[in-house]
Amino acid sequence: MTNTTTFSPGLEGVIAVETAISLLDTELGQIVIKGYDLIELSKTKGYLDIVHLLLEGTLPTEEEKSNIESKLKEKFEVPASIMTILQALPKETHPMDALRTGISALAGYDLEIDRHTVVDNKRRAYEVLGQIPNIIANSYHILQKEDPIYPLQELSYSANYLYMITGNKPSTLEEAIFDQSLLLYSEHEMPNSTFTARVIASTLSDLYGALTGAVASLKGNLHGGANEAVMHLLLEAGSVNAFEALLEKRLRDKEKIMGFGHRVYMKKMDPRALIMKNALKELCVLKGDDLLYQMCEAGERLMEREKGLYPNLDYYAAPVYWMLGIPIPLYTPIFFGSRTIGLCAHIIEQHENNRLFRPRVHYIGERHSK
Ligand SMILES: CC(=O)SCCNC(=O)CCNC(=O)[C@H](O)C(C)(C)COP(=O)(O)OP(=O)(O)OC[C@H]1O[C@@H](n2cnc3c(N)ncnc32)[C@H](O)[C@@H]1OP(=O)(O)O
Ligand SMILES: O=C([O-])CC(=O)C(=O)O
Repeated sequence: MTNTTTFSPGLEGVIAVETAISLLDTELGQIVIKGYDLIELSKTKGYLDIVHLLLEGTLPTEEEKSNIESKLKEKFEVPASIMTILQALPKETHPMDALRTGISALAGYDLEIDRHTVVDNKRRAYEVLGQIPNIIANSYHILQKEDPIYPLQELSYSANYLYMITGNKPSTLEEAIFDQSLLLYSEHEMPNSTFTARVIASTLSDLYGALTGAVASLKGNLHGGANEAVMHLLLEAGSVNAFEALLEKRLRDKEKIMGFGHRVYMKKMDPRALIMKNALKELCVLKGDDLLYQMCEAGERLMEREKGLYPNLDYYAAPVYWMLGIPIPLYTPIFFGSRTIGLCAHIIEQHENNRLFRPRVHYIGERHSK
């Protein structure tokens, strides 16, 4: 039998699902989430507004937003045995791998794991969202042989998250910028990790399994791992001139430059990157040191000139996280933590209207029998 349908390497341009969650509208430069443009929302709304929008379908009133915050705070604590599992990991474990283990282990505490109704999945989503800052921050501290930092109920969701990572209560500006980064990372249509989660959910496997697979997907440098790689590149260079020279050398060596290019926005700037670029500028002013901003701008100009490529969100999120005092190995886990809400929305939608993913192949191997 010959398969005659079109083959698109990397599934480029292929419509994989019907969704009412989000769409990248590259013509208008919008990231449409439940009818709203995420870029516009990022100017006036916070991460918890997006959580409500994605899980409940509407932007919350102030009261609903405060209820959501209380609900997540109730879930801040993580079962002690999860921390024991994390303590048993070798110290060389990357925090993304620790996160994958932590999320996977949560499955055992869900006594209704085989129930995939919207109500069950929403309950799980809120629980995981409450727990994930604790798992991310403290798996890192545990791997570093540091004492865990326990959540502070008096802080907002985002301020507490940053506090559990750095051990310092953030300033109002730092909290706002961190919250904005969570919002920008929260949902992005059909990246590899979301596709992975939906493929797993389509077998009627559970939300934890789908999230666990998505962590593995998002870890790769072509996806979420790029934000850590960008920061290593900036630190390796250390100055504007050295950064330009480093990028030129890598391009001569036919290497890809992390933080540039995007399957959907390839010839345009990722609109989220611009928001983080502005945030970087604000942080540079606050800290009285604009070296990273100058380096990033120089890199942006060089990549446009040499390759016609533009920054994606990871390019500017990386120096922003650096300026917020976040350890580099946590950049990709934080991306995943923010994306958990988008992933949960997709898993819920998949379970609600499921059809098993099972594509075919274009076989190019030998045939030894007719
Ligand atoms: C928030 C996020 O997860 S965004 C993605 C983060 N990832 C990165 O920043 C990694 C660097 N970027 C890339 O590798 C790519 O741009 C991707 C993976 C994001 C998109 O890749 P694809 O759509 O598969 O495009 P592909 O890799 O085929 O690139 C097309 C062409 O542009 C070039 N190109 C694309 N991105 C880059 C880059 N960052 N540096 C140098 N060249 C690049 C490729 O070499 C290729 O050139 P060629 O046609 O001469 O071979
Ligand atoms: O959309 C993609 O392919 C990758 C990305 O930018 C994201 O997941 O935020």
